[in-house]
Amino acid sequence: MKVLVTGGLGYIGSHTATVLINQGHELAIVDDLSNSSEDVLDAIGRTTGVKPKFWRHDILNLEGLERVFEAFRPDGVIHFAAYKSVPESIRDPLAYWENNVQGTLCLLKCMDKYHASRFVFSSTAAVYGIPTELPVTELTETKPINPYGQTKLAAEQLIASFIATRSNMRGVILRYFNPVGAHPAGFLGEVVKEQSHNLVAQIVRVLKKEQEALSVFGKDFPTRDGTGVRDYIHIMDLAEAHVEALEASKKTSKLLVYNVGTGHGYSVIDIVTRFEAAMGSRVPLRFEQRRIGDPAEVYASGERLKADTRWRPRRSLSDMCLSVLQWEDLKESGPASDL
Ligand SMILES: NC(=O)c1ccc[n+]([C@@H]2O[C@H](COP(=O)([O-])OP(=O)(O)OC[C@H]3O[C@@H](n4cnc5c(N)ncnc54)[C@H](O)[C@@H]3O)[C@@H](O)[C@H]2O)c1
Ligand SMILES: O=c1ccn([C@@H]2O[C@H](COP(=O)(O)OP(=O)(O)O[C@H]3O[C@H](CO)[C@H](O)[C@H](O)[C@H]3O)[C@@H](O)[C@H]2O)c(=O)[nH]1
Repeated sequence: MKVLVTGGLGYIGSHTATVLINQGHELAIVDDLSNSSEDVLDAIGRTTGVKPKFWRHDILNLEGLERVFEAFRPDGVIHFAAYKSVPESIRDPLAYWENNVQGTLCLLKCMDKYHASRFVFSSTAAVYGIPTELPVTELTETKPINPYGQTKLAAEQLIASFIATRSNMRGVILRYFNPVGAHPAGFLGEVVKEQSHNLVAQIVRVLKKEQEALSVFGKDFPTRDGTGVRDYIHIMDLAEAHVEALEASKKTSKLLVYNVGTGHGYSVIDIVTRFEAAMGSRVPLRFEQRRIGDPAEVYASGERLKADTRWRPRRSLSDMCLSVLQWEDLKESGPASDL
């Protein structure tokens, strides 16, 4: 398939690009480099032996995007390009509505005009807000509690409303839980920016001695050890889910929605312990107040995706931690496993 990947130089897009290339798809990437760099294109090339076509381009610029469609004529689109920070979305909601919803609108217009018929969309567990049930299924009520989650849900609704009116279109919405890890070849991983506040980014900072201790937000949640529980999924498992989703879209109904998680919940302490074991050193902790809006526990039911496709999460939490340490040069890489 000819696949256009928006945001393909970002964290999840770049890993997915390697899987698509390895499975024989022809790829083109559109990315405005607002949260990535062209080095990632070289890294994809080094990892796969194929450097995909690339347009540096803002998807909000409809005319420019049309030129990309005109030149590449994709059969399918995987849409990663978006802003993804919850705190930033609270500070600047309009930027999030514009990029995440208007960006999706521009893309759908181009798909319509150029007859691209398969669509995979990056959504998020944030659409569930504080989940009303566990595990979270695709039928769990969607009630986002911040602008980031709201824009992602609105984009889902936009896609659903468009696809319902186009007989040839098939779409898949993937709601990711917490992606972690890096590509085993060693050239790709998450670039931890100053503004990255997620758990693994903070643990990395402590291990690099850029920060003295890890702030643990909350120790009195109603969970096994009192700390927040999440469903962490290896980035390569997540990347593979996209390729399976593209396949699934060929044979089934118009719009599919899948959670992508492992179905297991791990607490902050579980994650810290796993990093300590992999690294052989301690992560000092500082317990603090809960973050506003942080749910106690979120983990997915991934049963729907497993039932409809051959996809299975294959990597363990230890694989996730080791691959992060190798990517961050905190640990020597071993022989590339089947990751
Ligand atoms: N990382 C997570 O924890 C997570 C969890 C759930 C869902 N998601 C979703 O997955 C997708 C990818 O996330 P990621 O972690 O790879 O983020 P990322 O920031 O690493 O990648 C996004 C890429 O899109 C590009 N981009 C942003 N706006 C653009 C625009 N207007 N035009 C062209 N390019 C643009 C950025 O430069 C970046 O390379 C996002 O849609 C995000 O909402 C991420
Ligand atoms: O320094 C930190 C950072 C996080 N945590 C805790 O670690 C867990 C995971 O927090 P993250 O910030 O890594 O991830 P979230 O689950 O809060 O959010 C992630 O998943 C959401 C969907 O559920 C959205 O997609 C969001 O963009 C993405 O960052 C939470 O219990 C949080 O309280 C800490 O204790 N200390």
